[in-house]
Amino acid sequence: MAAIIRFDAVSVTVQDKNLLSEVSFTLQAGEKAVLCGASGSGKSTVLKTLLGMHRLAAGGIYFNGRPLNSKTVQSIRRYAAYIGQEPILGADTVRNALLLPFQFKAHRHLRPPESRLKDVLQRLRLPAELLSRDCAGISGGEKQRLALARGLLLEKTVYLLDEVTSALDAESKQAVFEVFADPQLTLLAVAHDADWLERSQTVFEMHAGRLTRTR
Ligand SMILES: Nc1ncnc2c1ncn2[C@@H]1O[C@H](COP(=O)(O)OP(=O)(O)OP(=O)(O)O)[C@@H](O)[C@H]1O
Repeated sequence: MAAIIRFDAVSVTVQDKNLLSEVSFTLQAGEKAVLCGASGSGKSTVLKTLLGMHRLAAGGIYFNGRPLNSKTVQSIRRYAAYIGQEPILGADTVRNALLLPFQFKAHRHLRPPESRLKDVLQRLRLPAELLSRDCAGISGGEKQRLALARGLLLEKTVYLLDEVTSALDAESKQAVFEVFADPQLTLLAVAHDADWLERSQTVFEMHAGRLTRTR
């Protein structure tokens, strides 16, 4: 099977500091991987580099076999959803936040009907009444699940999660795990807790900008 994501000896240097040193790994389509390691070891940098947010000092990143560069980075952004600890919803109400990307030509054909919005919320154990709520009053854990809902509505297939379930209660976390049971979805999740480690086929560990595969 061809790798969907491949890092080949990737190094990233910012202001003379090595953030990543010769990081190599592959992810197959549908693979679920956890990225763990101490604070400051470079986990978020791996995700950001994959999204083209850091210039490579050495090495290469390949998405579906194509090298990522300033011309091709849109291809991974088209398929990948990055969800951080405090996602920005970017609209007044939750409904408008979920529908925001569908205003743009690239996604207009995917614009979901109200019933689909409700279905996705239900999958993530979020109440339908949330749709008319003001984003300003939404909790951190709800925002993370709404960002995930938006990824699902956009039919994204690669999910880069940065400590997304750390703020969630057991039931909400279970809902997230159920979403990622889908064999079509590829996952790279920065996480530390035992639940994630138990559920993941692949575990990478970062130490001072270096990555090793421990499972
Ligand atoms: N743009 C930048 N400029 C300079 N240093 C940076 C930059 N981005 C990250 N760093 C540094 O690189 C190191 C790795 O950061 P990163 O955010 O990837 O760590 P992390 O493993 O995700 O940490 P945490 O678990 O605390 O979120 C840290 O020392 C951080 O301060």
